[in-house]
Amino acid sequence: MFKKPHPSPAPAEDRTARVRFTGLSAGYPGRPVLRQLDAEIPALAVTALVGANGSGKSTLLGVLAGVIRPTAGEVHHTGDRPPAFVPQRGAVADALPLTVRQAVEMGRWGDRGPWRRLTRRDHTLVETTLERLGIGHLAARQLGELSGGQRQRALIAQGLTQQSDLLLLDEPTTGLDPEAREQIAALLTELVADGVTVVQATHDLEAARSADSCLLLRDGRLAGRGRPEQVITTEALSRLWQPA
Ligand SMILES: Nc1ncnc2c1ncn2[C@@H]1O[C@H](COP(=O)(O)OP(=O)(O)OP(=O)(O)O)[C@@H](O)[C@H]1O
Repeated sequence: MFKKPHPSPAPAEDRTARVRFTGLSAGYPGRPVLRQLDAEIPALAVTALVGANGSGKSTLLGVLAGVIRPTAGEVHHTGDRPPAFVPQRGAVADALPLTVRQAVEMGRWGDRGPWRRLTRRDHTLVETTLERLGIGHLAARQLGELSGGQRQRALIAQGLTQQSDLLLLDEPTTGLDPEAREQIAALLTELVADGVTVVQATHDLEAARSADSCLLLRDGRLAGRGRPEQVITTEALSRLWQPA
């Protein structure tokens, strides 16, 4: 199912930006988190957001997804579709009485409006996506009965059926075994080859090393940006994981 990774055509930094932000600050009431970030998300690449717990990775994803409003600065998107946001697996209640197919169908709701009545094309897209992610045989199972890796694929499938050119993933490989992590990494490379820009928040250094580009966050500030081999150094990592 997973194709071999395609070689990247150009360094991520040389590609057009899918999102550019300048002077970006954001947070929660009474809790500033992101402070004055200037960076860009290269189009048609996988970008990893790397940082310790609480450094602001999910908050930045929330801003990119448009669900958290910046308190200062600018965020400029070049795409014309709203981003697809796939939350952390733990944020999706295990007890939700949803089948895998129903969960993936929810990805079409944004396009179908308040009645959420899916068309024949929507159903075809849902089935194709379930097969693409190798979970077609699990379609009738309850989401809560799946393994971590299977549930993660169902959530990614829900993101993909939104048919956005920007896919935002919060910790897609956390808690998965090495084989499942590798499959997710291969899938992300495949999506980029299909025209999708991917951003993933991650603690998984292997995932970060296999990305095209990294943004390192430390206590809400940008601590590094560039190709993984340039920015994920032992020194940078020890600084990232030191308390600010
Ligand atoms: N809804 C919220 N209300 C108030 N504070 C929040 C909220 N969500 C997150 N925070 C705080 O914002 C800071 C940054 O959190 P965020 O989730 O962005 O970090 P993170 O880098 O994604 O962490 P992790 O790796 O643990 O997921 C943390 O101090 C967190 O406690």
